[in-house]
Amino acid sequence: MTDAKQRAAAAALAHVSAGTVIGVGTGSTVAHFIDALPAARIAGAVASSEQTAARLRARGIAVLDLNATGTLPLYVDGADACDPRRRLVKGGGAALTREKIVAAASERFVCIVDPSKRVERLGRSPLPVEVIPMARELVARTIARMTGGTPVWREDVVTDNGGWILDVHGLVIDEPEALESAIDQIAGVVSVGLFARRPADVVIVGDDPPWSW
Ligand SMILES: O=C[C@H](O)[C@H](O)[C@H](O)COP(=O)(O)O
Repeated sequence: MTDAKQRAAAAALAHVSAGTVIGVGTGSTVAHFIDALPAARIAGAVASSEQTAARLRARGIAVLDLNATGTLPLYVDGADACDPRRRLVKGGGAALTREKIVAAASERFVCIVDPSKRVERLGRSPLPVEVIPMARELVARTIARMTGGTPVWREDVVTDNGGWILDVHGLVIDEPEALESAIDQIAGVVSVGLFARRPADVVIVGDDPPWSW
């Protein structure tokens, strides 16, 4: 899978303009993108996680505060699953909340994936939900009742925001936009890893050769 991730990451460079400030996501696919990014001569990047910020700095790329940059022309990130309408499940690396913020602040979202991430319908991979710690059980009970899925606490993880993660297993997601809105409404939810109301604008699949839609 490393080669496929590398190919998708390399293809994303074609979307990057020199001198711009871009948003950069989190994960093993994006790590390849960051490694190739110095050649693109960008002015700086907004990071979606501390992990990404450290990798950007190590490659000599300035990490900027989103509050100081305004709207970004481009956001590049990976995904855990992607459907034909470019709706995504994200958060396998627990970075979903900052990813959603940086995606929302960007004009164009280019998603880079290996072929295993393509699905006809979302739900096969567990759906991550970031919660305020004291609300963990309340949110878990509410999601179980609302969806029939099984929330499992990712016990060894604290997010960059001090939140905890529930992974909801066994979902059949027929209406991703509606589910995203419904879970967002639950008291104690910080964010849900469904990117349906703001899907990717382009998905690049790291086949040989890479292709996109
Ligand atoms: O929180 C993590 C992110 O949503 C990642 O973009 C996602 O999990 C995909 O990661 P990877 O490229 O390592 O499969």
